[in-house]
Amino acid sequence: MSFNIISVIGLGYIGLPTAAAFASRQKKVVGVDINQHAVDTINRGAIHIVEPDLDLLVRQAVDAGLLRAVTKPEPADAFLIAVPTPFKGDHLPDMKFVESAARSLAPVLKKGDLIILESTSPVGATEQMAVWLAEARPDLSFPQQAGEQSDINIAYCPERVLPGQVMVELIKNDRVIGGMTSVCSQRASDLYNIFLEGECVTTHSRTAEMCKLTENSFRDVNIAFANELSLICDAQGINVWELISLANRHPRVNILQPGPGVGGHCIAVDPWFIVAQNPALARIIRTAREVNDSKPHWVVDRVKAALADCLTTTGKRAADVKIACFGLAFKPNIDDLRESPAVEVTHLIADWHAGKTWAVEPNVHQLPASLADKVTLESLDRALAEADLLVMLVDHQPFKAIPGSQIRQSWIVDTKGVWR
Ligand SMILES: NC(=O)c1ccc[n+]([C@@H]2O[C@H](COP(=O)([O-])OP(=O)(O)OC[C@H]3O[C@@H](n4cnc5c(N)ncnc54)[C@H](O)[C@@H]3O)[C@@H](O)[C@H]2O)c1
Ligand SMILES: CC(=O)N[C@@H]1[C@@H](OP(=O)(O)OP(=O)(O)OC[C@H]2O[C@@H](n3ccc(=O)[nH]c3=O)[C@H](O)[C@@H]2O)O[C@H](CO)[C@@H](O)[C@@H]1O
Repeated sequence: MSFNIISVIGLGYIGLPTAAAFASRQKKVVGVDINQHAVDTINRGAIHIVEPDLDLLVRQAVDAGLLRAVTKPEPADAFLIAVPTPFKGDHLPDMKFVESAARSLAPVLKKGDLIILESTSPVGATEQMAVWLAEARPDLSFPQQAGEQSDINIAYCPERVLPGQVMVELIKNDRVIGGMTSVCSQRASDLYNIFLEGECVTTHSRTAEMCKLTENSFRDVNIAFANELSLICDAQGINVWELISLANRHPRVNILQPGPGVGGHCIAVDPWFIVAQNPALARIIRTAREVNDSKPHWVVDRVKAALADCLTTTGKRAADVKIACFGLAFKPNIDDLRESPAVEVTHLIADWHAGKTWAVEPNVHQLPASLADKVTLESLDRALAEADLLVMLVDHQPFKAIPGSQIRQSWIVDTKGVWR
């Protein structure tokens, strides 16, 4: 059975590129989002998020009549769900967006339809989603009861694209296809093969759910190792950047880079889903989260020590000292400030520092509300010319390009080894 209409539910950083990728292969796509602003923007052929090359694809798809956005699900042959899966108190996964998306599409389901959950989810979420759908549509059969011969096919297919390179990785990456049955996996593979150049690798939905969580936990644990090393090296008077580059000369060692902490809405969130389901077993994964989450506070302690030294040496009052924080984004060369450790560090500094706190962030034109009343957005040149203490938080390209001769400050806290 072919896919004449494909519906993508949730048109954010994952859903909109996916919808555009299907439309770029001449498929009719109906995008669904509860955010009226997102729907209106997309229907104008524009985008409400920042991702290279996405604007052009969306404009072409809308102009060609292949992509249309709506606020309520309509009948389709395949549905992909890409709604948020944040955590709530105690780091427990919050599946309310997936539940409401599943319940909202249930009334338009018909025999033969395929449903794919793409949202990063705890193990068992796909089976739970099938239960919600079966409750809403007792007239249809689902894989749990009907096995291979079910009316509706369901699969979990996680997304692993890197923000900033989504349009390339979406097409080129291999894809894990976790069907609830082998028929579900086959249908889901057929769907992705409409645009995929990478390979579809099939498994069960529970393994696919765990695979996504494992990938991001692996990265979190490895970054935590680098962050822990940076603390140890600081105590031992060793340059951690030199140490890592030396250790990485070993053919089987590949240490990641330390920084001010781990941000974004994936690596800092997803490992908690494993911890929540396996609290006694997931000891390294939990500790890695704790190490990475504690790093911003350690950075602020370094800034406090540098300020104390600056005051003693110069005889200035704290109120007269300007601290410039370089970078706010959660990683280099993007404008995304969500869950950013650089924002957290800047926030913590501004909260205790009696003098001025400046932020230099070439990728944004406005400070987030949490910083607006205590921090000023300053130009790179002014910060370099007038600040007393520099805090390097994000290794954006323009910061790496600053010649050493332009840095006259004696007090520098460099979390990225840019001005080492
Ligand atoms: N952004 C990434 O880099 C990335 C990568 C891999 C996986 N993921 C996962 O993909 C999922 C989506 O992430 P995102 O970054 O695209 O989120 P997002 O916040 O950018 O977009 C989600 C969209 O879903 C919409 N939405 C919420 N509830 C809805 C409902 N019931 N019906 C229709 N629309 C609804 C929201 O309005 C929003 O526009 C999450 O589980 C995330 O962990 C994200
Ligand atoms: C396994 C993996 O690769 N998953 C990717 C990840 O995308 P991401 O953009 O969130 O990932 P990163 O680039 O790793 O950044 C995260 C944070 O870690 C800091 N960092 C990084 C490297 C380092 O050496 N030292 C650091 O300190 C960095 O500054 C930032 O704060 O999750 C997406 C959603 O699930 C995936 O789709 C995507 O494949």
